[in-house]
Amino acid sequence: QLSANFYDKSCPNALPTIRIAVRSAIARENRMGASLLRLHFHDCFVNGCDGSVLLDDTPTFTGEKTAAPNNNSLRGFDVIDNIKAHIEGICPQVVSCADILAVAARESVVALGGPTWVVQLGRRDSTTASLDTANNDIPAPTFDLGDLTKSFSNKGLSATDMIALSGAHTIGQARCVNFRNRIYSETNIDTSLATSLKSNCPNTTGDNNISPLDASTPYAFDNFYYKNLLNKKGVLHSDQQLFNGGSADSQTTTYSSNMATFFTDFSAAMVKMGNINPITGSSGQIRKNCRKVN
Ligand code: HEM
Ligand SMILES: [Ca+2]
Ligand SMILES: [Ca+2]
Repeated sequence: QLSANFYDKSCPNALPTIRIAVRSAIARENRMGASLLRLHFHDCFVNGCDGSVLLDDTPTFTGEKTAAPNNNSLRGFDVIDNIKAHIEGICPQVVSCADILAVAARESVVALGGPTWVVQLGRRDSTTASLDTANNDIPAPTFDLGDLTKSFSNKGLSATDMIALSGAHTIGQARCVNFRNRIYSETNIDTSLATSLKSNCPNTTGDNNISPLDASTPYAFDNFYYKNLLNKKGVLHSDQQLFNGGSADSQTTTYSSNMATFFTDFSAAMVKMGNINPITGSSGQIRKNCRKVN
């Protein structure tokens, strides 16, 4: 039901407005592209791509922002607010927050040198959120290959999609708490990477200290994530699962030497992820403010 030209008549400047705002946000802070891409993922995996992740908690409403994978971790909400305010100024209550997330994710990838794809549009915004689903359905960095594959298949995405989408970790940062066990206790990690990560991730403190997921090119959307995995330089336990003697090894090896194939598969998988359970028709709403139900 989604379509690429959904706003062509109702808000022709929506997409250029998002592109310009994303580019200027990344120019202000180079990490922001990664943060915006991740917001769309954490939206789509919880009740579908419906903007649920953007809703603030209130005394009478429980949102998703305090879920374990999101708390002290998701960022970029202010950038989405700014984009939404601009678009409300040109076309009031036409463009959903869920669609803004989908387009901002694409523009972030493109701005950092990655592939482009046609974003399907027409998602509407939820009036609900689910803390429990955010806690249960977003894959954890402690997962092994089987659990990673299952969490994606639960959303209609294949193992191929999972391996390609994980390439998003070619950009962005992770907190010490999410890779401490790996660098202190696991053996399938390059010794020099473990040593260098330990300097900013002590054994018992510094949970929120950050390090790049791709130490080689943290601000370029390229295939270094997979090259790193071949060298046991995955930062998260879950990352290294994609090259650990199992069924993901051959696809990871292909991507490590063939960036075009990675880009093609990543783009296709982003479209599939963006199609997870959208709200369309007259269900849901177009929020005026992405942080709250109208
Ligand atoms: C395969 C399962 C996945 C797991 C277990 C996982 C886990 C994580 C974790 C633990 C972090 C660091 C968060 C923190 O320390 O605060 C992270 C960051 C990130 N993830 Fe994933 N992720 C997965 C898949 C994805 C997918 C599918 C995407 C997007 C398509 C994605 C995009 C990102 C980005 C861009 C960052 C960096 C964000 C920033 O710097 O603000 N991840 N992920
Ligand atoms: Ca959602
Ligand atoms: Ca990179």
